[in-house]
Amino acid sequence: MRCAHAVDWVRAAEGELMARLPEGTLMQRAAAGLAACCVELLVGGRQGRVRGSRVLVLVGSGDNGGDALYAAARLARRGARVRAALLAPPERTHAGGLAALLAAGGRTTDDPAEAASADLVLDGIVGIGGRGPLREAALPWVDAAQAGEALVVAVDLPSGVDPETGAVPGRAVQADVTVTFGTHKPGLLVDPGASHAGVVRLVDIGLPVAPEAGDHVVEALQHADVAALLPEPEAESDKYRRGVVGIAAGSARYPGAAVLAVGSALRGGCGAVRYVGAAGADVVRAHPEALVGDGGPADAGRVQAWVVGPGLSQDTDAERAVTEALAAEVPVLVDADGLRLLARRGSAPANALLTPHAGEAVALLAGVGVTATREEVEGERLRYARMLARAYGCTVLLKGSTTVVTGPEGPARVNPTGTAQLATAGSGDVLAGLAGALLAAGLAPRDAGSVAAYLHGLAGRISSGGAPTCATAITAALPEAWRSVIAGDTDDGIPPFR
Ligand SMILES: NC(=O)C1=CN([C@@H]2O[C@H](COP(=O)(O)OP(=O)(O)OC[C@H]3O[C@@H](n4cnc5c(N)ncnc54)[C@H](OP(=O)(O)O)[C@@H]3O)[C@@H](O)[C@H]2O)[C@@H](O)CC1
Ligand SMILES: [K+]
Repeated sequence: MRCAHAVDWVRAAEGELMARLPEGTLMQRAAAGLAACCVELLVGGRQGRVRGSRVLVLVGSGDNGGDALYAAARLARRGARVRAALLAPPERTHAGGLAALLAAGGRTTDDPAEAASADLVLDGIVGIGGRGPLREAALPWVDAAQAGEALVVAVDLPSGVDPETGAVPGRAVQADVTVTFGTHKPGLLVDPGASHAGVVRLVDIGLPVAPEAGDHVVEALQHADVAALLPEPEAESDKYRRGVVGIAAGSARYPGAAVLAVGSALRGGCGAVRYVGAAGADVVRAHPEALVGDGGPADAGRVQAWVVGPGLSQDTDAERAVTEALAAEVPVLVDADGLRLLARRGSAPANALLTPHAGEAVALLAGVGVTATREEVEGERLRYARMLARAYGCTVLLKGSTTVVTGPEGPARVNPTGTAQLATAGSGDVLAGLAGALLAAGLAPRDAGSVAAYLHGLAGRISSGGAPTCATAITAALPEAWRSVIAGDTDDGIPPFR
């Protein structure tokens, strides 16, 4: 599991550690890890070596600049031609770092053309002390670096990305690689910040960051975590013991949503799928395994979890389906039209899992008296997902370029397997059916939501392979995604947090 900690926690943990170590130890650990990563990139890059390669360091006013300067000094000692652009007044530039660089043969520069011709640019403008967008002084340098061929390496965080939220309020560095220290920062794991970070490398500087300690605020599952959560049939299992999921979805106008949700639920690890709604004939034609009823959830017989909402429309039958599913006293996943109806109530049972996209989140927020735009929700997903979870008193899975799953308390989970190819019609219905099956199989709402998002993302990648995909193909790829997780196939192929 990859974990991210809040900035205050990082500062406190660093403070405690620094009190026990000789002065400057942590910065030297950070700089050594950063330099090692740069060496690897330069050796693997167009120069093929460190000696003679051109390195430009962008240096801000704090310790982030200090890290960058000390790392650059190490590269200069190995023969790199290093130039440093000091963006802060001399009295606010890290004195020790600058002295080390100059002693190692580096020089300062005022010429942004250095950024255009560099092989590697180190962004030491600002780290966890950063607030707001890049400032004026940095822009010509960053513009030149991004237009040139250089690999851009962000120190701790891409400057301009909010460390806590991943918000990008204006201009920010677009990094190829981010080398972060001690622990991930939330802003590296959540879009839009995650999209600016490139590949994230973590350098251990000795902070006590074990997930078991529970000090982190954000976590991202990996294959092994998901494998440990997947339901497995036992020798004594029968279809009822494995769990039955009820699906109340689809309408005369949108029968396809029902077909898709049932299709993914059938591949989601429970024992049986019951369908109720107006699309029974379509469902049974596509999936003869489904148990189809023509009443509402209250008439359906026993299930261990409900999925209500995909393609349901918002008429009186839909309202009845939502009311009955919510009253069933089993975990209930509410999606799509179900969310619009739920917004009118302004609350949900504690064992509910709400799966809005940003637009539906806006409607849910309005239901509890909060005005926000879609862009605001997408700009600060962690904050709004948490706000919804607290207001409705249940678990929320906020879909998007980084899907976030969170309850009212505890760390938020962010999904690392997403791909833009998942933004296709019916994809949300597939996710809902899959998560519902996992709920019925006994996973808690947070686990069901995050495991479903993980498998759904992998299936999207498998079915796409870079080409456009569709909801039916994503469903068909679910078994392969599942197998790759239990086989422990490496997840290195997943660009971190994309
Ligand atoms: N703590 C530790 O033990 C360790 C820390 N380590 C490293 O230190 C980093 C944190 O260092 P830090 O605390 O000095 O803050 P840092 O991010 O360099 O910002 C400095 C100043 O920048 C300014 N500023 C704000 N926003 C801005 C913007 N958008 N654009 C431009 N400038 C902006 C603002 O000052 P202002 O100008 O607003 O007065 C702010 O005070 C951390 O990320 C890691 O790299 C590692 O070495 C391991 C040990
Ligand atoms: K930085």
